[in-house]
Amino acid sequence: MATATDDSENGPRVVLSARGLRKDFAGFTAVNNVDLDVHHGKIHALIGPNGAGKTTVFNLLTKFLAPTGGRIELLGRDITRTSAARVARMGLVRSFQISAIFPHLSVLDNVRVALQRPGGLATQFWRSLGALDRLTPRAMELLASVGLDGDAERLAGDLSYGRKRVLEIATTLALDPKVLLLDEPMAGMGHEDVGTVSDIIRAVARDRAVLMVEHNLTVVADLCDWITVLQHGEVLAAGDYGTVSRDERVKVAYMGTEQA
Ligand SMILES: Nc1ncnc2c1ncn2[C@@H]1O[C@H](COP(=O)(O)OP(=O)(O)OP(=O)(O)O)[C@@H](O)[C@H]1O
Repeated sequence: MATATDDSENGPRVVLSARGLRKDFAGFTAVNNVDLDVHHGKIHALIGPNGAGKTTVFNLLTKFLAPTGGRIELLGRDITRTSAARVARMGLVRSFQISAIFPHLSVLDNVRVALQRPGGLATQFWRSLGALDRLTPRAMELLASVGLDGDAERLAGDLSYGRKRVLEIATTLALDPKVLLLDEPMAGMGHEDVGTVSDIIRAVARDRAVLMVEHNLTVVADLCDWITVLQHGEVLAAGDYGTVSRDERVKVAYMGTEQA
């Protein structure tokens, strides 16, 4: 397999890779022989019809599920049997790990709490909000980077749905992930918020890798450098949007149904 430490002369570095990934649930094979390379500085989409195996692949990569077979490497290290908490500390962060924002805390305090939890899976809560004061400058920097600095003092629960999702991304970025996994980041958003979140994801991907499950093909076409199409748990096609959208098998299996 392409090792994650290689700095290929032909392209950006692979930071997360899977080879022959497989997951059986009580005799049913949900994911079969999946190969995937996620590159630094790139946005990679995982698409496919309902039940294709996207969530299961996410759960395997983040170690929420143990693979039945195959191998996963993060930053050149075999993480096939590594715990979820450890891979999070190594820099593989999934948005929902800390995406449950605290609605009764301010926007600023949500980010300060996240900054206090390296790895995102720490079990301890904060000691006192006062002790978080030293984290304010970094928290404000993060909020500014996603355009939420003007909302810093508002209660998180009072934000619009789209802005709550943006806050979730900011709390995820507080962990300084090397690889960011986003599960349908645009789900339920209006057109205006989709544009904002797309800009944020693009900015975020400049110095890290992003892997996202996304049903909105307009977003995928606009945002993603590489697309892996899953069907029945297997990779049906992979390539840039132009390549996969011209693939007849993809049209039939995915786009034909989704865009009908
Ligand atoms: N814990 C489980 N036990 C048994 N079967 C499961 C389990 N989790 C997922 N599956 C099955 O594995 C297949 C893939 O499911 P998965 O949720 O990964 O698909 P998906 O592509 O994320 O679908 P969706 O777009 O609907 O979220 C489905 O047939 C599903 O029913």
